[in-house]
Formats: sequence, C-alpha cells, structure tokens
Amino acid sequence: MSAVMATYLLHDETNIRKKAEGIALGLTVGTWTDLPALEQEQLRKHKGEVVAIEELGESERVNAYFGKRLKRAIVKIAYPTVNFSADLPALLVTTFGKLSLDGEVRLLDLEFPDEWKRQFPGPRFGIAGIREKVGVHNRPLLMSIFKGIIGRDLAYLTSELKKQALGGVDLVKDDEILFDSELLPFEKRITEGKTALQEVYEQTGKRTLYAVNLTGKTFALKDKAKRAAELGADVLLFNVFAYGLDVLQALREDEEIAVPIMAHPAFSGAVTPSEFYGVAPSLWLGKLLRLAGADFVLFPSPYGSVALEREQALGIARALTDDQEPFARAFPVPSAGIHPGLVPLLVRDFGLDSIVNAGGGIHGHPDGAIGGGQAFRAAIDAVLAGRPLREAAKDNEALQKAIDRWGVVEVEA
Ligand SMILES: CSCCC(=O)C(=O)COP(=O)(O)O
Ligand SMILES: [Mg+2]
Repeated sequence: MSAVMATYLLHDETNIRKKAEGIALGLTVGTWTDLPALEQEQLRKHKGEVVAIEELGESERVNAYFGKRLKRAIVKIAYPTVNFSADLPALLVTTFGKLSLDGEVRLLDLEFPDEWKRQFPGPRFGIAGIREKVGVHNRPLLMSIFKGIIGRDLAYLTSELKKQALGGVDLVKDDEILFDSELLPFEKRITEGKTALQEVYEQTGKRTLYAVNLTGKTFALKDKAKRAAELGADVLLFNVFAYGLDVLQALREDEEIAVPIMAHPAFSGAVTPSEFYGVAPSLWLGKLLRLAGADFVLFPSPYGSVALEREQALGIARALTDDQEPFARAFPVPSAGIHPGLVPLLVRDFGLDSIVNAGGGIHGHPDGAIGGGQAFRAAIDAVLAGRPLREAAKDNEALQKAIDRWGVVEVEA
C-alpha cells in the first residue's frame, strides 16, 4: 500500500501508544473499530497505521494541569495516499491539520513514496540552472540584499544596484519588506534594474542577476509574475510562508512564469522554533520548499544575527541538495548578520553549492557596497585557496577593512 510516513515528536502525560493510535485513526477513518465488520473491511485500506514508537523517557517539563512529567516519544504513522489528493494543502491537513492543535505534537519529517513525490515539480532551474545563468561554476555564489531602499526612488535604487554589482556580487535581491510603491513600482524596478545591470556588464563583463520581490494579493500574483517574465525579470523573490506552499507551487508550474524563484523564510518563525510544537525546519524550509519548486531558499545561518541551531540549518541544506531526490537541487542561502569574517564557517558547513548572502555586511563596509562585495569575494577566494583570511587580507584592502570592522572566525584545517 502506498503511504506517506509522518514522524512526530509527542509529549504527553497519558499512554503514548494510545495517543499514537488515536492520531492514526482520527486523521484517517475516525472511530473505525466501532463500525460493523463490512464497513471495517472497506475502511481498512484507508486506516492510518502506527509503524514505530521510540520512547525517549520523560521530559524535564511538568504538565501544568496534572503536575506530572510528560512522556516523550518519536512516533511514525503511515497515511495511505489513497486518502488524499497529491497537493500540499491535502498533505498538510492530513498529516498535521487538526493534529497541530492537539497538545504538544511536533511534525519532524514526512517521507513520500517515489511515484507520489513525482507528482510535484521541484525547482525549475535548481543549482545547475542558476549557475548557468550567472556563469559561475566553481565557487559559492555571492548575493547582496538591498538595504535602506524604502522611501527612495528609482534613481537611488539603480545607483545602489550598480554599486552592489560593481563589488562583484552574483545576485542582488530586494529586501523582503520592499513592497510596490509609487516611487518604486514593480515593473520599473525590473526594467530599470535590467538597464543598470547591463551597463555594469558592459563595463566589467560580470553578469549580476536581480531578484525582484513578487508581492500583492494572492490571486493577482500569477498575472504579475507573467508580466515580470515578459519584462525579462531574472529572479522572483517570494515570501512563501505569508502565502502558502501551494502558491509557490502554482507559480513554479506555470509555463509562462519560467523564472527562478527565491523563497524567503519570513513568517516561518511562527511555525518552526518550538521544541514541542510546529514543524521541523528541515521539513518546512527544506524538503517542502524544494518539492514545491523553490530554486533558492533563504534561512537563518547558525552564525549571524537571527541564528538557527547548526544541526537544524545543516538539515535544511541537506534536504535542499540531497541528490537521491528526483528533483533538481535547490540553492541553500544561510543568511542574516553575515559578514566576510564568517565565510570560512559558511563554506565549511554549506560547501561550494551554497550562496553567501549579506545586507548589512555589504552596505556597512567602510568603503560602501563596492568595498563590501570586494571583501566578500576576496574572502571566498581565500577560503577556496585554503588561506587564512587574515593572511589574504594583507593583499586585499577591502577584506582587511571588513575584518577590522567585524572580525574573523577562522576554521581549523
Ligand atoms: C533570517 S534569513 C533572511 C535574512 C534577511 O532577510 C536579511 O535581510 C538579512 O539582512 P542582513 O543585513 O542581516 O544581512
Ligand atoms: Mg531581509
């Protein structure tokens, strides 16, 4: 029988097996055992099945009502795919819909049968396609985030775009909090941005892509994204968790929107951080975003200003790049508070197929965005050459200034 396997962390004061059996029945056929034999037989192929229970011992936490320590267990439940349609809303409602409201239950993972998974698109371009577009194949990419743009006009935006590109970054993205305004309309950002980046290309021979923030009401998004594609947008930035995973999938699947999609993690912190509730980051920001079709995924790095535990960040990156999956690999983009002195750690942890991404770490450089980009590029080159950053900085003034400002964390060989 084809089934999706859900793994949960349960905390409960009662019998864990009873709780698990209650979930398996409640999310599938309901009160199955009370039905007449014929109906039981008919429903058998629809019934969820508790496949494994691994007791973890008692939690440190005491239940406030009963005054007892909570029992903890990892529970695996198989849900027959015949019960639900092959779309992400149906998947989420079956495996963690009502259940997400039912006590201290955390969804850790979902495993899919191959033929079921193949009904999803995965990234259209993925790491290989994005590398083709930027013409960079042998190092982590470098991305810069616009900062201080709200309230400014197009002339300011294009001049800031050029500075970032002149620093040698591969991509520049809108900040996720940049929405359309009279001063900075969506379509003009794309067209004027293209002209500015073309000028830099003619000057330097270096291609830089611009990720424009696709925003607005859900039902207007497709038309807006199609228009962006017609205007030649390089990449669409998308606040997927404010809209829903299925909206990302709809954008990915539309042949008239054949533009790479960059998923921003805004709002995912409402779902992932608790030890007791919500969804594990590797599933929410990793496996499901790749399944739905994100080409790039931003998430908090373990080192910056909005840090995620290292194992969790690595789990996201693994889910995005695991080459056993039948999908293109998506770019991991560990972000927030990144400066050049963190590049050795980022490359050690996320490897060549990742993107070094910074806003403040580019614009806050003493020489501005040009110096910021140069410092990052020098840091990446040094790490790939196996040189300590402090040594490489002796030959690179921009890197030296960045280190003087933010310090450096070297990694032992
Ligand atoms: C939490 S991951 C997204 C990071 C982000 O949106 C951002 O603007 C980071 O900016 P920073 O100045 O910290 O590089
Ligand atoms: Mg941001």
